Amino acid sequence: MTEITPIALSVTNLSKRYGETRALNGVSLMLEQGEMVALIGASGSGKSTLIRHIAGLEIGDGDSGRVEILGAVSQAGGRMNREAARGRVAVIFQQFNLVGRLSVLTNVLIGHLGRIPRWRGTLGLFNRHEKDKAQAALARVGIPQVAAQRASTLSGGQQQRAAIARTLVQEARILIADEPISALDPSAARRVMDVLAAISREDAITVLVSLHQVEYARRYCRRTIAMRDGAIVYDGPSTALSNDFLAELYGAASEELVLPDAAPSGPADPMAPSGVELHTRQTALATV
Ligand SMILES: Nc1ncnc2c1ncn2[C@@H]1O[C@H](COP(=O)(O)OP(=O)(O)OP(=O)(O)O)[C@@H](O)[C@H]1O
Repeated sequence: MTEITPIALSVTNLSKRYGETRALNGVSLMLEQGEMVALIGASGSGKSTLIRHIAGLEIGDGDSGRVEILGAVSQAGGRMNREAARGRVAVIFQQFNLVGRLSVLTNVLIGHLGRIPRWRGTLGLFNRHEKDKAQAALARVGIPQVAAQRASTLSGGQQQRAAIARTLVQEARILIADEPISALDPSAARRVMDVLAAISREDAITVLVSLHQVEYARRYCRRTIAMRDGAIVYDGPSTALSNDFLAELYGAASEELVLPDAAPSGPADPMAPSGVELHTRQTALATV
């Protein structure tokens, strides 16, 4: 008997225009619970726009377009239902995920907001259980030792991991990471991707991660969705993403993608901690 995996996210025929720009053009996709999927595409292809729509931050055009989060309609026909995404979808951006002047632990505790009475959150009154949970989440992402530090003192990779810890506390079921490793050096990038892969695998959290570095997509995600000019032009196994294939798919725009040095010799192993050195578009940024 075939096992049916529940659908975490469903996007149907979503379109968005900004003036003359078609940022999204009839986008449809489905993600299963616990899947980790890469979203690739040249600059301006629509990745961030799609992510903002899934997160319930923007609404699609006109009477077409539908987004469902764990079976609840988040938007349809140009109307938004913010409750569908609230608490269930978390987004991690490339930067600015944390409040720099607050401790790392407090930043992670913020994940409880929405679950506890507003007055308690406003006053920063978290109980022992909530603090233990936040500390455990920091341990889970490999940085328990930084709990008391100001968030502004963390390295870029530690900041990303703290942001992931906050989504664990939030108990989000869908985690969308918008270029979480673009600004990181290869070893920090691998650690962030390892953490994303672990929570996807162990907690059945659905992870959609936008990347420019195709090698990471192949390494960590069985499935890749590729966008071009606001449309999905490929949705399938990451192992098929050879340089030739991508060059054909993107034409001149393939220069925007950071292609691997060579085609893979075998199937990507999403569980493997990557040993390959990669070309990141931006090399290590100074830590904050
Ligand atoms: N708020 C906005 N107003 C006007 N145009 C926008 C807006 N947001 C996005 N666009 C345009 O929509 C297109 C898609 O942009 P988007 O940021 O989604 O691309 P992207 O694939 O995330 O690019 P990058 O990899 O550079 O982040 C681009 O042409 C962009 O200029």
